[in-house]
Amino acid sequence: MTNASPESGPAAEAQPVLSVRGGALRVRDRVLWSGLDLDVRAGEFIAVLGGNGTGKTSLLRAMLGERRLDEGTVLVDGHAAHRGHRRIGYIPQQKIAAPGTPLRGRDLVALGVNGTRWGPPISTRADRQRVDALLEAVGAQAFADRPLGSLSGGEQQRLRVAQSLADDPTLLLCDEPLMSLDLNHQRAVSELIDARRREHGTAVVFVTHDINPVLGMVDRVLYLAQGRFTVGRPDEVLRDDVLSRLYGTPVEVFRSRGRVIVVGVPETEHHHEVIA
Ligand SMILES: Nc1ncnc2c1ncn2[C@@H]1O[C@H](COP(=O)(O)OP(=O)(O)OP(=O)(O)O)[C@@H](O)[C@H]1O
Repeated sequence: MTNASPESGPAAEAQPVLSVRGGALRVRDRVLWSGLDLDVRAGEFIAVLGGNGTGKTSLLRAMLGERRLDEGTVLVDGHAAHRGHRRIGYIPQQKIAAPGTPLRGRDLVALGVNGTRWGPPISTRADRQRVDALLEAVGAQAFADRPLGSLSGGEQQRLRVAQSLADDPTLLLCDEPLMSLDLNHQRAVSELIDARRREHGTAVVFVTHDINPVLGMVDRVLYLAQGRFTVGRPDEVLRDDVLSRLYGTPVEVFRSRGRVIVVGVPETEHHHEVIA
């Protein structure tokens, strides 16, 4: 484990929005990661990278208070992570609504806006305007009044992004939010998330298999592999020597036309960001 980026400077003085100390998670007898220290400050954009099963979603679930760490603590806004935190926006890993789901896209976003996630929403004119603004931001007006179950995976994903931003989150947890999106919408959604953190200081933790669509936005990378991790700026982490040490085998990192390509990741890691 390494921490390539020492936390210093003025931003380091403010209380982090999210703080993990000594975090460890095990599944059966396998250590997903241990000794994890991570502070995420207002407006920071952290990408979480790693192969299938390295514990990325489990880490988000710990931040949501849905899963207990085996060791260590997770604080959100200075308090122990707990379920139902109003100021956490969450984009879950792709979940396609069942074909018969009658809820409309607009209703899904409205649930985020008026905060009544349970029970019938009472919508005001301001709420409706906010829903319209969010639908416009993700380019979803054209299908907002259709039942969710009739929408494509990418259309549903854009609505989930809109919903996650609705409640003015201080922390946005994104689990592969670009999955199923074509390139135009990958760009639109990642720019929307980036704008959110720049304009409102929302801290972003963004799980992804492919760093490239967000490479220019990311402040730091948390890279999970082989029960270990490394944290640092993309140029500090996405390097031959750092990733070879992390994987315990020679790994090469190439840069081509602004994209990063990682080659040599062990088969067992099932990586997708590798374009070889
Ligand atoms: N509730 C659970 N019970 C048992 N095993 C679990 C549970 N949740 C997760 N796991 C296991 O923990 C490991 C980490 O899962 P997790 O979903 O966090 O990985 P991930 O890095 O998000 O993977 P992917 O990239 O495939 O989404 C996996 O091997 C998974 O099967």
